[in-house]
Amino acid sequence: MSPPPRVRKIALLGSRAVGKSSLTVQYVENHFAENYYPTIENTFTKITRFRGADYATEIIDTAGQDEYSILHSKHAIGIHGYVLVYAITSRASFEMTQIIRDKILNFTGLDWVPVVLVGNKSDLDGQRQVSLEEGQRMARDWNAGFLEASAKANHNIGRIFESLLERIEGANNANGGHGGPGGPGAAASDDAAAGAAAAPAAATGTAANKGACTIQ
Ligand SMILES: Nc1nc2c(ncn2[C@@H]2O[C@H](COP(=O)(O)OP(=O)(O)OP(=O)(O)O)[C@@H](O)[C@H]2O)c(=O)[nH]1
Repeated sequence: MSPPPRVRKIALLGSRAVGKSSLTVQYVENHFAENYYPTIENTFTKITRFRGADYATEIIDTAGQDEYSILHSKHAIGIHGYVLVYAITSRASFEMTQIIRDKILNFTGLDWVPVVLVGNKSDLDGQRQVSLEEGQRMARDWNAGFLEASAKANHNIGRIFESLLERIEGANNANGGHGGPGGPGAAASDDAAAGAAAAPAAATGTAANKGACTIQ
């Protein structure tokens, strides 16, 4: 009998209207909508096959953040990895990803968490306010993955989640498969219920030193 899929919880965070819902819906349901409906919060689940194993990726599509938003504990505790999204057409949204990452690190008390930085709306190259190199540089500084993507053009969507799983599992392996996702007082990983290895509590050492992985 094949083992149950490992549960991996992923949160998408970023400014309003950068395309968090569109990326999620394109990944889970394979379609794109031009209409904009601000999200309160939605959770999606998709079984992702990665390196020969099935992962039940639980994807939390969060409400748009601004500098005054307080990071909700449920977006820090029990989360295995983050997709931080900006739109290449908005410098303010790019700067917001730095603020959000700082909030995650402050909240969890960790100095590294698995992150993929995503510059969405790559189809709008003519309206670009953030260069590819700036995105790459910031991801390198964070030891994070980086992609430019387009939910509209269905460009690089699967790779976002694969790249994040790679980082989550890399950190988990370096940690000997022990510990749960980060955060002070974090509950034991619900992976246990799924009968799977848990993800890292704090990937401060070798796991963090994987270098930014850029997929264009
Ligand atoms: N051109 C283009 N438009 C996009 C893309 N992704 C999203 N959009 C549009 O941008 C708008 C906002 O998209 P959403 O997916 O709702 O953005 P969000 O980040 O979830 O927004 P909040 O819920 O407010 O946080 C919508 O009108 C989308 O159709 C993209 O890759 N290219």
